[in-house]
Amino acid sequence: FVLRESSSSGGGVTSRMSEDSWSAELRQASGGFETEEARAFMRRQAKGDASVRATNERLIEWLQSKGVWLSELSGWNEPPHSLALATSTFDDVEGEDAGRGLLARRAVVQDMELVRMPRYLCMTKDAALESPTLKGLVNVSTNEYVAIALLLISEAEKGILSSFWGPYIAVLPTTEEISPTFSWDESDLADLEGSPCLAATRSMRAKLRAEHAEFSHHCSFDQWEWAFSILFSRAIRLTGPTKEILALVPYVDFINHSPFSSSYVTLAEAPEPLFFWDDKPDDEIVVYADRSYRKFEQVFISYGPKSNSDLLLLYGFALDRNPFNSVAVQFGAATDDPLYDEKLAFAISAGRSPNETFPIYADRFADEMLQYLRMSCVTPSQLKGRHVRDLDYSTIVSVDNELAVLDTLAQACEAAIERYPPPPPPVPNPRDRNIFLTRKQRMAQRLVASERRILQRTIDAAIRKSNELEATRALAA
Ligand SMILES: C[S@@+](CC[C@H](N)C(=O)[O-])C[C@H]1O[C@@H](n2cnc3c(N)ncnc32)[C@H](O)[C@@H]1O
Repeated sequence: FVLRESSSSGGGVTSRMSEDSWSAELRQASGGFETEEARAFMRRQAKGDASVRATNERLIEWLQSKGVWLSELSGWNEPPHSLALATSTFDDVEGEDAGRGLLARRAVVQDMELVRMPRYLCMTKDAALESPTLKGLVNVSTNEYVAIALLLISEAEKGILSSFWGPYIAVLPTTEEISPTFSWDESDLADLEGSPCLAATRSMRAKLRAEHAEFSHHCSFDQWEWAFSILFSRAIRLTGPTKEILALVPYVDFINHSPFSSSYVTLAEAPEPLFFWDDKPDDEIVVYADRSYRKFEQVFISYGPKSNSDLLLLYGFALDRNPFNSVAVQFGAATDDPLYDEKLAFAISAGRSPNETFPIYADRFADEMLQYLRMSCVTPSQLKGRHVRDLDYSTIVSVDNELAVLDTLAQACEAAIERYPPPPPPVPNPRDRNIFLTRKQRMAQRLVASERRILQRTIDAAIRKSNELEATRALAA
């Protein structure tokens, strides 16, 4: 049962950012804009300032007209609102543009409520079910993503003045701005060669095409792809005490991702009315700060413990520092192993298949992977007359078995590294990367470099561990 592999894989982000109305103050706080692309972005920003500011302001006015308190002034029983919408933000490592973001308008303390939004302002499946435009197209059994995608497309078609969500839809990015890998063309995808992200991208694209076929009379593939780019990159799964809903939550969805953040979004469910003739109050979406934030600091939430591959596939960015980064490596069974049938039966009884994929992390071996490999590498002599199913694989079976496990792991990682083309020559001055490479190229290079690092670290750790085991055995002999 020799194993072979076939082979998924963000960085912390603090921010440098600008906000139209306080750009000078922020520029000073942020230490300037370092990259050429960031400078070019600022020039474009300056040109587009008036229109960008107008769309932001329309959104804020719309939210305020619906009772969402976003004013920098105190109101009746309301403190000044703590967040402000920034037109452009940058991640801290290479100054990559991260689009709009939310900043602390004033110092924020841990656990403070940052935003509170009534549910009826969100785009949800319930809203799609109530939409007269979608009658006959969306019903209770429609998938939640599909229902919201159709709602988004139909509302975008109505235009900013006619749609209830017009001011919100007007600030949503284009597919190209989000740039998830499933929207890349073949020449861009070439930069993902060797990465499991490529197979995930192709599979996602095929799924999107197949699902669009059913709705091709209602929208073009471009509209469909845009709606799903929006949903995958900003829909939030809201969990309350009794329900769970997927929603596009205006304003809250301007919060950018940091894998180090633990700010949280909750669904505060409204109590049932006391009398049946009373109106039912609306549920609310509330965001709380995970820590204190300084004035003008960007506020983050975590989109989940996502690998760079998942981030690039769904959100269009990868991070240099990402504690949740991993590379999926597949281990397969050798059919000429004398214990093949027994191992296969045991693997199936444990809910596994003969070809299993496990995430490889930079700093640890996943327990499930070790258990699977111990079982897969066990030999008749290590079984000492027992059956494959009789052994406990949660601990070391024997030194020989553990050495085989580490060797298999190292070989699988080496094979995965060989599948990447040789790394591109380094740009002489890293500041020039933004001039010579497109954003997609830079993101693909980030992804591949981060995956290679993980695989190489795993090989080094496996060799180190093998040497330790050999040394302990020699001492004991
Ligand atoms: C939920 S939206 C956040 C608001 C978004 N920046 C905007 O302008 O609408 C998610 C998108 O923001 C960007 N983003 C979020 N966090 C990021 C990060 N740490 N680095 C780079 N881009 C990020 C990506 O384009 C992602 O698809």
